[in-house]
Amino acid sequence: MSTDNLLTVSDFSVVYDVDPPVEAVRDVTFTLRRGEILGLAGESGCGKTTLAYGLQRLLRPPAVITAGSAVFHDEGGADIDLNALTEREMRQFRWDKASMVFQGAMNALNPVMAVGRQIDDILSTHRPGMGRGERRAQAAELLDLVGVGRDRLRSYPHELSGGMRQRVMIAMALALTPQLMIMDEPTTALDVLVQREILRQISDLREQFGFSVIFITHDLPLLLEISDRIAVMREGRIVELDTAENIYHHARHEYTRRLLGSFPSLTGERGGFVRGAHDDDGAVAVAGGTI
Ligand SMILES: Nc1ncnc2c1ncn2[C@@H]1O[C@H](COP(=O)(O)OP(=O)(O)OP(=O)(O)O)[C@@H](O)[C@H]1O
Repeated sequence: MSTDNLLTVSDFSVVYDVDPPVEAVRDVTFTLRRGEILGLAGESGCGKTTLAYGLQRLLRPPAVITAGSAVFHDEGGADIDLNALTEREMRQFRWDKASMVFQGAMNALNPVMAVGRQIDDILSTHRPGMGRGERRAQAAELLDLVGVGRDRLRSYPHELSGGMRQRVMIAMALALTPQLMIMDEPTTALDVLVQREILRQISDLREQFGFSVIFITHDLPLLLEISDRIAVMREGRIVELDTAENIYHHARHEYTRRLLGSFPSLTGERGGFVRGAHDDDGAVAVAGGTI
């Protein structure tokens, strides 16, 4: 076991068993490091969501995992083969070790239950030894952490904005201090300012707790900004995986260059990809400003 790696994915393949079959994820191999933010980029339909759901074993028929493995290197030292877990073990694994925040997550909150209760539910289910007072304190702490504030413990989802609701989902995903958070377009439905604030928060929380993130979005400029490394997917395969800096400055794959070129904020007036310089704090300087 390597202490530096959190997840090893090998030759992972998923097929939608329809007619004709769709090979949505093909022979995907990568390692996720402990504490890193790995961006998963690629056009709509390239298989990002299928891969994320496949790793969490959340796929339903007609999706079939046809090959490959995903091994989670637990901080306790054990290697957990995700394909070998029973449904029950997998359910426990999901909140406890690896949680997920997806695009519509904020709409998955129970409309008739105060948000504090919803956090409490996760804690009472997964941490049966925790007393009521301790759970309440923890829920308050979590709402503070994600910038919603403990005074919202008794609020119902409809009393909160979309951004606030999505932060509540992030608080829930954090509740059991997982080692991995998989985020699938977690801020796409939100306006740009709220999106930025939440991303900064995720980044801060990552610093604080040291969890790894697989961050999925088709928004490559955003990934360049927040990711340590970026995997570029195309037609079910990872065609390039490198540091955000190398993806931006020295993309090797023609498809990555084309993808970079398709974002106006990353291109010059003639539409070609303009290579920027890195400034001191590691932000990528591009034509038209720093992103
Ligand atoms: N239930 C399904 N049945 C058949 N094919 C499916 C099903 N769900 C997804 N697919 C196909 O699998 C491929 C991968 O889809 P997936 O949603 O994983 O891509 P994505 O990169 O996450 O796209 P997006 O960014 O639009 O969510 C696509 O070709 C899609 O049409």
